[in-house]
Amino acid sequence: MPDPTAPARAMRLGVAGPVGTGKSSLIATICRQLAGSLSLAVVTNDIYTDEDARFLKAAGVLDPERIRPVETGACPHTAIRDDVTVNLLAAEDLEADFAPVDIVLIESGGDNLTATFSPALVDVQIFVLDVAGGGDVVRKGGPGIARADLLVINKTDLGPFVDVDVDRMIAEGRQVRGDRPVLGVSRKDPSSITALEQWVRDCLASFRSGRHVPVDPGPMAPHSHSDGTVHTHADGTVHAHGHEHAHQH
Ligand SMILES: Nc1nc2c(ncn2[C@@H]2O[C@H](COP(=O)(O)OP(=O)(O)OP(=O)(O)O)[C@@H](O)[C@H]2O)c(=O)[nH]1
Repeated sequence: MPDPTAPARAMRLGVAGPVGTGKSSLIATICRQLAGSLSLAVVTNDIYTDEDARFLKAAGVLDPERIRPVETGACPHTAIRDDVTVNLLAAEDLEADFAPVDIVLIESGGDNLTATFSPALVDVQIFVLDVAGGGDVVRKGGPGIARADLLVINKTDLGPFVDVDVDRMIAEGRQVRGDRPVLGVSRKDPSSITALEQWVRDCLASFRSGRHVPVDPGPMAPHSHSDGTVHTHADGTVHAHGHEHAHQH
């Protein structure tokens, strides 16, 4: 019998990280691994284009109707953190159109090291760095690196070409993150892809059981939904809701 306290809606999984670290590719990989057994949808964020959505549609990993671009028209950080309304509505629409949806993946537009998702938008977040960005970037830190649910060190296959010690980069990630997981990933390394798939499946199981506690890597910011229903968060921030849906804070 399903757990009555478990959330009724899809798990929303955010993928953030600096420009070009491989967020779209990682989402394509997750879709390729899971689309055969789970119902998935994707929201992408770009400032002025729908390029990431077009990339994912072209990758052929999901029914193109299940991939929707949001053009933020401004810093993508704003749309995933400060006023998440446009993303929340896109996620809710996909969940309604393709019900039941198991996971909605939300890709942040490429941003700097401070881009993290508001927990009002996503339940779980992955922060993506890549080896080509240099071995020092983990040490530079930031809320996503330190506190996202998963830190991916991507493109591990490139380590020898850019003189980066991948094992050391991963070890430094573990140092700054305490118990939180760090995963080295390369699309050329099948075992890393299996580990990523397993992490997503474990998260979904934890989310459905009601055990998963969303973490805010940075401070919560105010935002609104479409119909004016007001919610107050445990930390005192307030926002308004547009749709009737299960909602946890
Ligand atoms: N060698 C290698 N290249 C990769 C890997 N994953 C992605 N790439 C390449 O990295 C580049 C950037 O990948 P994207 O997935 O577009 O990165 P992104 O973070 O979505 O980029 P923005 O949306 O522009 O921020 C592309 O040329 C990919 O082919 C990998 O595992 N290994």
